[in-house]
Formats: sequence, C-alpha cells, structure tokens
Amino acid sequence: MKGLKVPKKMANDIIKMLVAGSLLNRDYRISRDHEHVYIPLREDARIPEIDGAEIVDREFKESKRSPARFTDILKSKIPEDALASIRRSFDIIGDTVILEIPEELHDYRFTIGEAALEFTGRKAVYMKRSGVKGVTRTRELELIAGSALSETIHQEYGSRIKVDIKDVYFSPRLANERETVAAQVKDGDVVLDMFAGAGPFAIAVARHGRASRIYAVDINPVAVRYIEENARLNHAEDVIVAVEGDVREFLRDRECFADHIIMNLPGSACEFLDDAIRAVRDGGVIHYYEFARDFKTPVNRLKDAARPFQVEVLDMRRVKSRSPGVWHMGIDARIRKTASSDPEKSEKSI
Ligand SMILES: C[S@@+](CC[C@H](N)C(=O)[O-])C[C@H]1O[C@@H](n2cnc3c(N)ncnc32)[C@H](O)[C@@H]1O
Repeated sequence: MKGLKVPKKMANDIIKMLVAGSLLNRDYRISRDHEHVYIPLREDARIPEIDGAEIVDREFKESKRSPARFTDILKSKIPEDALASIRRSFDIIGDTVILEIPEELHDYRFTIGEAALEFTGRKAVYMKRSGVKGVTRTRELELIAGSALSETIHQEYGSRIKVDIKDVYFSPRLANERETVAAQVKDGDVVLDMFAGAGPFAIAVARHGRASRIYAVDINPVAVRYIEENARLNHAEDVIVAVEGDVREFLRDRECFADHIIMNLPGSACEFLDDAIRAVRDGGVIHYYEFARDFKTPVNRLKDAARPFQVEVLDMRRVKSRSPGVWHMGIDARIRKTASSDPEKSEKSI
C-alpha cells in the first residue's frame, strides 16, 4: 500500500503535517528501521514534494488501536454479501461524516450510520441523498446517526473552515490542492477566487501570508457569511474581501487586476474563462478546473479562450476521481498578454 518514507529526524514534523491534512491512513501502523520512518497514507493522498521524503509501496500492519475496521464493526449486523458493496471511503468534515451508501443497502442505513459513528468518533453521520446540484453545488443529506448537527469547523493544514454542510459546498478531498495553489502565490499578489464557497482556498492563500488582497466571490449568500466568519476565525479579515453575487457582475468593470485566479467550478468554469482572461494581469496565473478524461481538453479550452494571448501551462493535476475514467482536473496556466512578457517558455507536455 501507499506510504511515505522519511528520515527519522524529520518524521515528527511530517506526521503532524499529514495529520493536519487528513492524509494519514489510520487503519495501519507507522513502522521504523534504523534510519527511516514509514508512514501509511490514504490512497487518494497527494503529497507535496518534501526534500528527503519518498513515496513507497509497502506492507503496513493493521492498527490495533482502531476500534475495528469499518466493515468489521458491521460484520455481525448486516448480511455478509451486502458488506462487499459498501464503499468504505467517506468524507469527514469537522464533527460530521458523509457516506455514500448504495441503493440496495438503504434499508441498513441506520445500522451503517451507527457503525460509522463508532468508527470515526464524530458527532453526526449523513447519507448522500443526491449528487451536488444547482448553482450552489450543494446536495441533499439525510441524518442517519448521531445528533442533527450540520454546522461544523473543519481543520486542514493550519486552516479552520466553518461551514454548514447542508447549505454550502465543501470537499475535504481538495486540501492538498488548496496547498498547491496557495504555495504559488508571491509577495504582494492580488488573488481572485471566483467560486469561493466557504472560502477554503482563500483561507489557505491567506495562511501562506504573501497575498496583498484576496477577493472571494460566491453567489450563495450563506457561503459568503461563512467566508466572512472564516476570515475572522483565521485572522485574515484584513486581506480577504468577501463578495456576494454573480462573479460576472463583480468582473464587469474590472480588468487586468489579479495575479492569480482560482476557478474551482469544474462543471461550468469553462463558461467563465473569457471573464477570467480579461481579469488576469499580464503574466498572471489562472488555476482552472474541469471534469475531463485527459489533460488536452481543458488545456485546449484555456488556449482557445485566451487567444490571441499566450498560454504557458505550468502544471496539470488529476485532483480527484469523479467517475470511472473522468477526473477533476486542475491546470495552472500563465497568461502572457504582451510579447515582452514572454520569457523562454517551458510548457509541460500534455
Ligand atoms: C464547487 S463549489 C467550490 C467552492 C470552493 N471553491 C471550495 O473549494 O470549497 C462552487 C461554488 O461556486 C459558487 N457559484 C456558482 N456559480 C457562481 C457564479 N456565477 N458566481 C459566483 N459564485 C458562483 C457556488 O455557490 C459554489 O459555492
């Protein structure tokens, strides 16, 4: 399974960082040899480059500390053949857990919910009742165990994100992505998060401490209330400007002002590319997201929208899986608006 091999003297700091980013696989035990510590990772964990550390494929012993693996708790409670179809991957957001339960197991949902409550030690377990939908990208959730709490504070890296999981989109699986984007912001940069939700990208950028101003826009008024609250919670109210409304309206009279533009609305960000290209400064970077099977499709879409400007692709990432063969893709692309700003380019090959 996937693990991280790190020199002993770095292990403590790295483990803290992995715990903060929810990247550690707690079902397995950390192991050691004379010089190295081996840390089990979640399969979907994306680890930033760390000098001296190396991703490895390795056997880890199961953790005896965990009450039992999730399915072990359920073994005596639901039929053995039904167990196989339970997806054990679930999202933990602060004190809440969100589970996806296959239709044929819906009759067992309360039993499964109680097992998830015991397994995770959180306060509320919800089952997905729909996919994310509508302009706010929220989903229907049914409480299946614990108390009816839906507002919670989620911690990732050093950020604290308060959110009501019923009213505002939030995915803990984007924690690494937010770090990757935030790390690219330079001293004095102006950042625009076009689809900010409760503000997790904006908070990550603020925590890195280099942006001079971060505009966090969202059309969902509840989300904007949380951006304001999260700015205060993370001592970033001087740098984050929360804006309620359609980002197209916000950009109507603004041009060439942002050094970084974050476009995390993967189903329809393409419809906003013209606005983003106008808003980005010469040499600024667009962090563009799209559901796609390959990198070519989003890269070509960016290039088409940017014409006649030059697009220099800095990085491309499969951020997370959406469905078999389809990925939430992330592209970082520098936009060159004048010939003089076109240095020797090192475009990534697609
Ligand atoms: C996929 S969520 C991303 C939220 C956030 N970036 C995150 O990572 O948690 C997209 C967000 O875009 C907002 N949104 C959708 N259309 C919008 C528009 N035209 N202008 C501003 N925000 C919009 C939704 O309300 C939603 O909060």
